[in-house]
Amino acid sequence: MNYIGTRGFKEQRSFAGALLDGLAPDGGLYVPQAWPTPDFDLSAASNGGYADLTVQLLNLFGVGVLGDQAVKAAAQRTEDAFLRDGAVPLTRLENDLYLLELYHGPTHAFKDMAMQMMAPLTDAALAQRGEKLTLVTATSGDTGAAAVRAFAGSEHVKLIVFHPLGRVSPVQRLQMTTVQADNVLNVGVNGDFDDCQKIVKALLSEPALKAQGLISSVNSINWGRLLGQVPYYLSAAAHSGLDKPEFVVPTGNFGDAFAGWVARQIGGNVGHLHAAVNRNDALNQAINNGRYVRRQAVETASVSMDVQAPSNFERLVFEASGRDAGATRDLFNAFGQSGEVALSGHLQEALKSEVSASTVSEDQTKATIKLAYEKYGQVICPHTAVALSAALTRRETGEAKGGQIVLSTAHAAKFPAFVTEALGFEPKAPDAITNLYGLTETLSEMPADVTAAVTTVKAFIEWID
Ligand SMILES: N[C@@H](CCOP(=O)(O)O)C(=O)O
Repeated sequence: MNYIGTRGFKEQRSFAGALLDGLAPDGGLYVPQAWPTPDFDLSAASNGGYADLTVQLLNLFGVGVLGDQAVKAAAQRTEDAFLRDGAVPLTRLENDLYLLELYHGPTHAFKDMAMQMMAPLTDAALAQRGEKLTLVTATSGDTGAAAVRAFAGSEHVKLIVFHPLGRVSPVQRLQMTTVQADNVLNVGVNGDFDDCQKIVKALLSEPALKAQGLISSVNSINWGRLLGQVPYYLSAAAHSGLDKPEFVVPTGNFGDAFAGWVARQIGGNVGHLHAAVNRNDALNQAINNGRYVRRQAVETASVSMDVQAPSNFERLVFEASGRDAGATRDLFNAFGQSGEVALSGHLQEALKSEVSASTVSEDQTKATIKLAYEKYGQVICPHTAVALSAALTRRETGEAKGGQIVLSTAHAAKFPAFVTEALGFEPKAPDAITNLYGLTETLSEMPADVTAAVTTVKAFIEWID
């Protein structure tokens, strides 16, 4: 199994190559050269332990180039980090409606699931080549925290995390900035998440940094990160007992929803996919109105979804266009330059047949947090509430045809202010969150500017070396 780029990069990369590149050299995203057809029963595999399923899935996607031991260790590390009884906790809310609790990992967000796997896989890829790696990452809160936790102290990796200054929750910021590790640098950027992601993409092809060694990212632009999110769809679908459940996904950079698409594409028991977004709804506008426009992100309670240029939309466009790399390149080059593109009617229809999308307001988000507690006894975070609100609407309107699984992506205690407003009491926080308050923070600041980012990263790499 080798990897090609969505913009026509044809020099195939092995899994290790795609992992260590992050982004294809022409700015495209890596995808498998062809979608694999499992020669084993995915549902049966999913009924075993999570680690076993993950091993089979990783091998299907060519991760075996890193060696059997590395694959097994990575899968086991994810399972050990937070799964209960070998499966992701699935809570039944009512008839055929489930919450998939993906937030029981070290930083209490779903990003841990893939990040715990990424760290050992990255180590194995670097050991094979005898190299070191700089990882640059953009975050609207959860990715950065999970990455810092997974890579802090790594001997072979330097990690630089860019977050929009003042636009992540205080707990998310503390999870990043209170980890004291020489190989980690946290940078607050005067801008929004999309500025941070733009900076990261530019850094990956920056000659001054490439001259200093390998540079990659742990955002979902990296195929390895996204692949780590596929097993939980397969596992949840199998454990729910539902036939082709609909998955409703709180959506920011569209990596999670695209992981669901992959699970379905390879024959998993996955039905319809619905992307629920907050007021930053470029994805919904693109799919439903045919115009993909990058606006300045507005601040919402579901901060991790404050994304107006979702990177993985490019993978969906590539697939929906029949893997037309030329069309995908033209569209995203134009979007990169002008921040606005019109989709052809044909492409829009094709996108709609893959994924649907809807926008959820702040009032609906708050009301759904309240409803989840009063009706189901669940204290949920604002991101989960966005998805649950969309799922319930789809039930009411009859758009949802069968069972639904709503992805619950973060612990409510990561967003205490908004949840308290909704419920009238503060969500109970796990010790890992309570213990953050009062710790010393280390954080650099920077304008939303690529040149400033190059200087910052270069200085950090040289300082460590
Ligand atoms: N919601 C994310 C934004 C980055 O998404 P990723 O899946 O590409 O890492 C966050 O919390 O940082």
